[in-house]
Amino acid sequence: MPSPRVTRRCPPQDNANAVADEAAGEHESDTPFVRTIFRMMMQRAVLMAIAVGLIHSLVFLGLGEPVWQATLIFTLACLPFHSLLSAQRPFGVFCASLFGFVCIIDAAVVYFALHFGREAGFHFLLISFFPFIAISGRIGYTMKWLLMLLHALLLVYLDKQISVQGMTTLSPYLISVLRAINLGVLACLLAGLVMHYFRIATGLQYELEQHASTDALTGLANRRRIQAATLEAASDSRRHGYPLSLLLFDLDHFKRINDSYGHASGDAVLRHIAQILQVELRSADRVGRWGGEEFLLLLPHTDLDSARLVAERIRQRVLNLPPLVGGKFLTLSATLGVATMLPAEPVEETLARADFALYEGKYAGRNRVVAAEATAPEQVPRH
Ligand SMILES: Nc1nc2c(ncn2[C@@H]2O[C@H](COP(=O)(O)OP(=O)(O)OP(=O)(O)O)[C@@H](O)[C@H]2O)c(=O)[nH]1
Repeated sequence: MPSPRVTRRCPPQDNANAVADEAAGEHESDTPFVRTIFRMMMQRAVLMAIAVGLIHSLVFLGLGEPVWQATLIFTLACLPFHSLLSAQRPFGVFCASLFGFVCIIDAAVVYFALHFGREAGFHFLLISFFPFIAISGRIGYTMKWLLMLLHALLLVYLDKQISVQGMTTLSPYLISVLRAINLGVLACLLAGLVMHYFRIATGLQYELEQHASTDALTGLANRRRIQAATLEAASDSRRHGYPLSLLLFDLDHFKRINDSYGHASGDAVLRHIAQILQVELRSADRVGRWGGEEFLLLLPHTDLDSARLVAERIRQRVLNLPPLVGGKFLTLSATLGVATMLPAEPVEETLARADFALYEGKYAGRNRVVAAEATAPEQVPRH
């Protein structure tokens, strides 16, 4: 039986602290979040390498350059890495594949740079490695700088040491066309990588936020989210001048269900209740798990009389829709406290009044709806 919880509401700062704690870990460069992004980016890099390989192969074919076959071989060699660099692969497989992929790309760049000469600008494609090295989570800063230095040295070496014309018979004009293509490809690669990075990062952030604000058992909003929704609904109600009612729902004698049928059956009962609550509410209403066997419902545009009717309908549904537990139908009942926000009343006080009404319902024998008085309840000591 719930005690009158006017005195035991969680202060809103609790949530702020929890968010701050979660965020603290994200300053590290090696988090599961960073690793997932890196793996997804590597898969995109493989697709980009294949696309660039195909473009070059077609260009070489068009120019009558026999290296189009070698280009196609490099491109085909990249294909297996799309699967090998997936997020599901073990770390060892991922690292070995990453090494193999980088070697193939480096070898391809060096081969084409030597073949077509410095003016064709193939060595500039090495620049696309730098963002990947920078966003990798697993390798430390020293290793990152080392890898970037190695690629920078390779880039400078190719730019300074290889012959201007290379071994190709293409005219200087066609070589300048190749250079323009390579610079264009490099610009598109870098822009594509940045866009993809932000798309992945925002998608993952959204998933994390959803995860952090959903009750894992029932799939409803968790206490944190319904608390935030309550504040939002209260401010909307005040701004637009419509009534807002709060319903606190508490299953009766839930402990007995756990004790008699086990915790798993108790969980099934809670999921059953969550379904009933979702079905009973309109699309503008919100429901969340307030804790244990207690749920908070927000009813905008609903005055006290209408809210009482909704609560009564829910109470009867719970009574008339017994869940099947352990091979038999289990009759449940619930007590609901209802309160409508008063003009200029902080919503926390409305909640406290609904809580007190719920307490009165429990005290009066359960399985009933109690509408709150329009005055703040006295602070009643906990039992
Ligand atoms: N199965 C299950 N049980 C839970 C969960 N959360 C809380 N409980 C249990 O819910 C029970 C709540 O017990 P009480 O607060 O005494 O409430 P009650 O038995 O419903 O009694 P009244 O509310 O007074 O009718 C406790 O036994 C908790 O362990 C959960 O997620 N799953």
